[in-house]
Amino acid sequence: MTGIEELLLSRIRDVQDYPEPGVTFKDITPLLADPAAFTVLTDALAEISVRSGATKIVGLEARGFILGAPVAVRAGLGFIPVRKAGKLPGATLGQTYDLEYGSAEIEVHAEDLSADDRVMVVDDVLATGGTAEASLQLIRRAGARVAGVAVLMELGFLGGRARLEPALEGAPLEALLKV
Ligand SMILES: O=P(O)(O)OC[C@H]1O[C@H](OP(=O)(O)OP(=O)(O)O)[C@H](O)[C@@H]1O
Ligand SMILES: Nc1ncnc2[nH]cnc12
Repeated sequence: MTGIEELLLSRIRDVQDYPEPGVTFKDITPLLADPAAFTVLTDALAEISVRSGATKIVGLEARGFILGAPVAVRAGLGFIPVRKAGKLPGATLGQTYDLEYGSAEIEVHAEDLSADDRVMVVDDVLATGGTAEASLQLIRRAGARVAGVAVLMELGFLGGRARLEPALEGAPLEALLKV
């Protein structure tokens, strides 16, 4: 394990049986509270985004906003919020999906994406892959291309990578940590 991986992993707190029995919740708030670790994380995700040739960063509500916004600024790219249904004021495209716990719908302002855009999706956790898969569907329906998906951590035992694979259509899924 690299020093960066060790630092990031050491700042993630496991919370047992949250939000429901049997789930181990990966809490990133200790990492956000540590400026050195947060900077390392932001720089790593920004480097992945720049290397991919992305023109925009999509962040997935809510933790994907916390990571995606500084990544966009660091990479010199625009930031597009993908929000839970009913939160965006303009004309939206929506997509429903299943979660590790429950189901949900996300939306985007399609007018903020164009055919010239290559979009990097940034989030904290890839679990079942449902949220990321839905975001890729939204990006393509909005007429843009997918540069990839970049997450802090992948929960390997939930099989999100395999679920996401077809929707990636060859674009990379980059996880800084695999747990
Ligand atoms: O791979 P999946 O099974 O789809 O799960 C991963 C998603 O779940 C969490 O978000 P959540 O919907 O809990 O929202 P939050 O960020 O507002 O807590 C996490 O931040 C990812 O977006
Ligand atoms: N186990 C988990 N920990 C943190 N975020 C999640 N999102 C989906 N599953 C999660």
